[in-house]
Amino acid sequence: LQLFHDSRRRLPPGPRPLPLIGNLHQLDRLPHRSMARLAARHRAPLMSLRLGAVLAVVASSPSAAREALQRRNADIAARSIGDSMRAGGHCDNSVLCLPPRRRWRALRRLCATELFSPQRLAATAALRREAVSVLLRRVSDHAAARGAGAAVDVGAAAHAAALGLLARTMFSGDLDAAAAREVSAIVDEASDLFTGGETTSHTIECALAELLQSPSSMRKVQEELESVVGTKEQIDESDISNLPYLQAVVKETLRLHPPVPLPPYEAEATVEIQGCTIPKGTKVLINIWAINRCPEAWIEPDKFMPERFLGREINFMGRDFQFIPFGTGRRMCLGLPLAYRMVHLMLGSLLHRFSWTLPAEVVKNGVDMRERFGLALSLVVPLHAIPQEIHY
Ligand code: HEM
Repeated sequence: LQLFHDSRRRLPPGPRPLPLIGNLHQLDRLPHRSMARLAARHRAPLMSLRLGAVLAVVASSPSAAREALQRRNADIAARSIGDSMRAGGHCDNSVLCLPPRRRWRALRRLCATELFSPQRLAATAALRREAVSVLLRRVSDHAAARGAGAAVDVGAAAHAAALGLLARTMFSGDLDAAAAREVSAIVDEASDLFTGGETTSHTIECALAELLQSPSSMRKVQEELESVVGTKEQIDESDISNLPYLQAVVKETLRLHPPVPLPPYEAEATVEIQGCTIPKGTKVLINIWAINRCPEAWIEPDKFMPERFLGREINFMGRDFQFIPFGTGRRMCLGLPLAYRMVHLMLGSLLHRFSWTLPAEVVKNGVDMRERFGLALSLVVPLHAIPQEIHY
């Protein structure tokens, strides 16, 4: 009955759904990639899908995202949250889950002024510096203890450091072991604010993996670091603005591997987008992964080329709809000012202090650059790379 009802509405085009399961059989465990494939096959930048009984609409082009997130943002700014996430009871206090009303606005304002304002971030810069030096020491100890040629699990090392950076920024200090365990348990249950740690470590892992397969980019970024940072062991937040190539590497990594590839929204009213009807209650997915690789917007969209960002005014603020790794509109990433600092600090310092190589067996097969999402963000095959300390 539902499918019959759908056929009488002007829903966006899409693959034909089966009774009961809808289009679920056409999605694999990397749904952003399978949805991009389906959208291309059906020439549907705005595409309807049935996820079982749930109607979803996926926006996969810059223009569809612009219309949804700019023109219709007020009507689709609610989050589509699964029952599994609600079960923990954290949603009533989560900026990520709350509908766009008073409580959500109050919490966003509180975070923006008390945690992520330029003044607050400047006040906690020294604490983040300490957390980065802990990361560098750990990698250095690993290399010394295991001998030349011992590979580090880059994502795991970066994740531990990112949690340290977040804890220091938010609680002005490190977490003791018991508190860290408690926070981890809450994260697993609630996927709250601290997924900020995973998004950051995923970005570091993907950046290093891309650079290890692009020797000329690796050389350029390390030469830039040497000339700007010199003999200092790690980079400071004040160095970031003088490192345009490092910034381009981070942008290109986030273009190709956005850690939040499919932010879920829900239509709170029936709206028209690109001449199609999006009924109230529809799950609206913005396929950031597909948008950032749009062939009309980017030359050789699947290729890692940091140079494409040099001398261009494209930033993370979500004004250019072909590049929205932090989303855009009223639900845009709240942690952007902190994430920006964390990613550049950690990646820049790891590249400045160590030269990196891939283990022989990985060189032979190449790095699998597919991204896994879900409880743990990382590459499907986690990146292991061999660090060697650089002595200036
Ligand atoms: C590289 C790092 C990060 C990336 C690429 C990223 C990206 C995103 C994206 C795409 C969204 C959804 C935006 C939308 O729906 O339009 C989001 C939401 C959010 N992010 Fe981030 N994020 C990162 C790091 C962080 C960090 C470090 C924090 C906090 C410590 C954070 C806190 C949040 C919150 C609270 C939301 C929900 C906002 C809302 O629904 O109102 N993020 N992020």
